[in-house]
Amino acid sequence: MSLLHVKDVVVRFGGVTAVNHANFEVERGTVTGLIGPNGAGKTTCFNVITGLQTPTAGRVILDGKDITRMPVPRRARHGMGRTFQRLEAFGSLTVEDNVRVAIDIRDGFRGFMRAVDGSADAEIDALLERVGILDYAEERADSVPTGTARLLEVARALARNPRLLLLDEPSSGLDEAETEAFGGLLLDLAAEGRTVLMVEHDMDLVMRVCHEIHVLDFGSIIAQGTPEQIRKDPAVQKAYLGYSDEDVAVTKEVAL
Ligand SMILES: Nc1ncnc2c1ncn2[C@@H]1O[C@H](COP(=O)(O)OP(=O)(O)OP(=O)(O)O)[C@@H](O)[C@H]1O
Repeated sequence: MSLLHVKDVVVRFGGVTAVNHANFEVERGTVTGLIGPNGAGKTTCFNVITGLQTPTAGRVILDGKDITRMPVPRRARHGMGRTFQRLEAFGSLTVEDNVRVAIDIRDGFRGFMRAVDGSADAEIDALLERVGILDYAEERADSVPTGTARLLEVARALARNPRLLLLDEPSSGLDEAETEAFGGLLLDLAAEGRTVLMVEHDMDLVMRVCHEIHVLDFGSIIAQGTPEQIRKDPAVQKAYLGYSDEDVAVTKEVAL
């Protein structure tokens, strides 16, 4: 059984259908991509999965349980973590204190005591090291580069020890070397049994790390499969490029 099942979800905003009977599953221990052109409905799908948006129709199933109406905090307690396209870190806190807050929230009163006696420090350092931003630990979050702030969001999400991690455009702002390292981190997370669902525009990263990809266009899933299958899919090529390899072949034939 898959960890997450988005079942026939529809989201309408007045006359706009942002998600149109979307159906897809996310397998455990994988990195799964949710891609599509701008305005395809990716973030709206994330909002439905995490509970920020109530669907007009359809259901969300997590680990066999219908969570469609479950409030956001309960979803987090059920192991769902998320980062946002727009940066959400507390700008006036240091990078390490941002992670400390996430740990405090996770641990409740015990977390408060750990903050007081300093015993959370090793965990904070380990999380920052894991995402590659330990050097920025003492900087204010609003003074670090965008890519670093994005990695900070990943560290905060990981602090809650999620089994399903939803990442909305996590690589934007990262340079080539950082993106490479980030891809390695995603694969490590999957190898340790976590499940990652990622909205991402960097197709090189998506093709390199995703085990499976779902493609949205105008709110509908138009293709699903491995990176190789998606790369060759005529519907995907048309959605992104306006034409497919098949069209090019036909055009060449006509020209000949
Ligand atoms: N709160 C809202 N009210 C009205 N329309 C909305 C709302 N949120 C999203 N939309 C519309 O729904 C459609 C899907 O938007 P969404 O942000 O989910 O797409 P996306 O695939 O995440 O786009 P992008 O890649 O540009 O972030 C768009 O036409 C958008 O304008």
